[in-house]
Amino acid sequence: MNEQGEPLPVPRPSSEVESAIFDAELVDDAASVPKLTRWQRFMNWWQRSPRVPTALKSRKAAKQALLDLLLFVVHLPWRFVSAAGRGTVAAVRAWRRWVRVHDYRDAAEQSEKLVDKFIEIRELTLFRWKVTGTAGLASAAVLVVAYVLYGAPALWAAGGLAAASLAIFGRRKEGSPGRKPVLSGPRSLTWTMDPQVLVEAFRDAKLIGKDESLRLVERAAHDGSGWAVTVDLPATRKAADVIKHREALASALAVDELQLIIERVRGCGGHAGRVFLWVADADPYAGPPMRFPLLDVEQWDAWRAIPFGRDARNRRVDLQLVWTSLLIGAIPRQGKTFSTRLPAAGLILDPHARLYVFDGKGGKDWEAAEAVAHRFVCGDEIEHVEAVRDHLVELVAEVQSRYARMSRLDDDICPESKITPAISRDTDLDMPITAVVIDEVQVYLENPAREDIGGKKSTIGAYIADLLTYLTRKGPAVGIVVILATQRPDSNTIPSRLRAVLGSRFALRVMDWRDSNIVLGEQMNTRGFDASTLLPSHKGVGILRPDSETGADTIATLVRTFFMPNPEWRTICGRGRALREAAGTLTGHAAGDDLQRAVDPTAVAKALGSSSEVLDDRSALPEPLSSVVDYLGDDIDRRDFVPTAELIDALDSEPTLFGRQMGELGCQPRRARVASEDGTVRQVRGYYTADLRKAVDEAHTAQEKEGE
Ligand SMILES: Nc1ncnc2c1ncn2[C@@H]1O[C@H](COP(=O)(O)OP(=O)(O)OP(=O)(O)O)[C@@H](O)[C@H]1O
Repeated sequence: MNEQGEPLPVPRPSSEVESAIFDAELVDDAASVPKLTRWQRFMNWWQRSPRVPTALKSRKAAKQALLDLLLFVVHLPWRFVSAAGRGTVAAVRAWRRWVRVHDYRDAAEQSEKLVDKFIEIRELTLFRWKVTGTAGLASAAVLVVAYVLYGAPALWAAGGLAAASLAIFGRRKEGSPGRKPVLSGPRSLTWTMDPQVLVEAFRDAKLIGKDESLRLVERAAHDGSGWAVTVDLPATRKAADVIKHREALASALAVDELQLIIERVRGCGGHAGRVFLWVADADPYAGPPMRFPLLDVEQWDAWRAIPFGRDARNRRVDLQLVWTSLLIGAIPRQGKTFSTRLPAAGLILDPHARLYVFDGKGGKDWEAAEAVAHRFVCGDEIEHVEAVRDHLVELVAEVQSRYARMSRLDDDICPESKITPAISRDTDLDMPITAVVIDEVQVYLENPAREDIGGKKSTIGAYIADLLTYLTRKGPAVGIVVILATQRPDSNTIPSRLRAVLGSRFALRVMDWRDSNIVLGEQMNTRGFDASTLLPSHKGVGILRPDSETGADTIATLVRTFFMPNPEWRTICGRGRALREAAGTLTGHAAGDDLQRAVDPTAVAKALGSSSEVLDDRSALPEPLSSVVDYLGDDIDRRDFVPTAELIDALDSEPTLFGRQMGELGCQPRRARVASEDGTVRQVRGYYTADLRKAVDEAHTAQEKEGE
């Protein structure tokens, strides 16, 4: 209800999370595509047809052609003389080979029959000399007769004819030594008219072999603000490899790689070798910033995917937050704070959502959120870091309490010991969707102040990392959403145990591919997603890797985020406060109540995993052991054996590298018999947990020795 007591307008349903299924994409609100007039269609054809000479396509090209012609005419005498010279040399060489019966002589030499054939060769040589002499005499006679009949012009004409013939003989040929380097001319977009050009581009990019070809599923057609085509690769070639080598294909097609979108066509209309290509007419990420759609709605539902941006094809990309968590990484001034505020805005517009907002930067960017946040900290002083720690401790206790309370709920209300929309909105149950939004999280994670946690020495930063890891791992099932933004996405700042559990990732421009992989996940650069290749001018453009748990079936998408400057952000926060006041859900800091709930610190320390000795001080463990230990949690004591495939999958690691690094830490994979789900027993490679525990002990002993 709004202030006038009228019901609030129900927001329009957003598009479903968009999939990469070309045939099944659902775009409900993409900007309408203008219909092309007959003239525009003709001009499109004219511009792209390989049959229309380039010089007739634009004034600039015509001018260039005229200039080229002028240069050609100026250079012609010299080119003619040098070509005739080359022709003379080539003609003399050819005549010499012929008169000496070179090929016959070589063949006889190779078959070691030169002596037998000597007489034959000699006779042939003599004959050819005679032919040469006769031809020479005949030519001289013809010249004399022509001179007698027509005078000097006849000699000039004969000389000219001979020179022209020699020049043609001596002209440079494609592929011959001394081939002239020429610009290849405009390749871009001619493939829309001539599919052979597309095939050649695939060959040039080494995506198909020399003798292979493509099968056009659909002819190139103008789609939105670009050209689209769907092709089938030759058998055994994979669409995933084309995505991986997007840059090479973009180069072969002479377009910027940001303009080339490649997707696998999946589902029933697709297969592993079917590729959808879309080439934007112009830079798809240029143009004026895009308005955030939630500015036009009064209220939002935190359970629904939140509008985040648009992809190159102008399709809206939404972000599902419940059940997942989000890591945003970028170098400064690329739009990190702006993009973090977008999911936060969706949650602010849900009066039932609770927000913990911590800003390590301490500027004005998050100030407005103070009006709605249940807990709010802004700054990087030690008291701010301690406040963040205390609020996170409170939230860890809250997660434990939610699990306990949920286990006591009826099956009708809570069928799966997981939060449901109804539970999250029931004020009596007090389990709202709760988001922890931390901007510049590295400020808190890197704080070196020493701290005694459950009898163990650690730093406050490492403790915050543990708290966040717990919240990210255990929180989603009870409605906790963690959103972290950092300008230092290196492995020292965001410990891998925390990164491993952050489901969704968004990387704006970063310094190099390593940082990109740290945000997006290992090996993502080799799969064609590298945020260091983004342009500095493309503010707010990044690679979104959605959580596979939320049903997204793309690996990653290049997204241009919506733009929400400070005044509009303030409007959203003001609207969120009004909604909470109306619903009676304004709590904590926003309601003037900063009183911390009493929390049992030992219960929290226990929750963080101190019950398992091996988990103590795991931040000090080297990688990938630290991530393995973190992934296994208490299972390291409960299980005997963990298959390598399971670890590789869970930690998103590269198998060879993982095996080598584990080997260096003293953990060699061994074979064991494991029962699979269907009851069959298989022999698989993996690690005995006893070996893992031993490696942990050894790592700790080594560190203690180093400390001494
Ligand atoms: N989606 C967008 N579209 C257009 N411009 C944007 C977008 N997002 C951000 N910008 C521009 O980029 C600038 C930097 O954004 P922002 O403050 O979010 O960067 P940041 O990465 O948080 O920087 P810092 O690390 O210094 O805090 C903003 O001032 C804004 O003008």
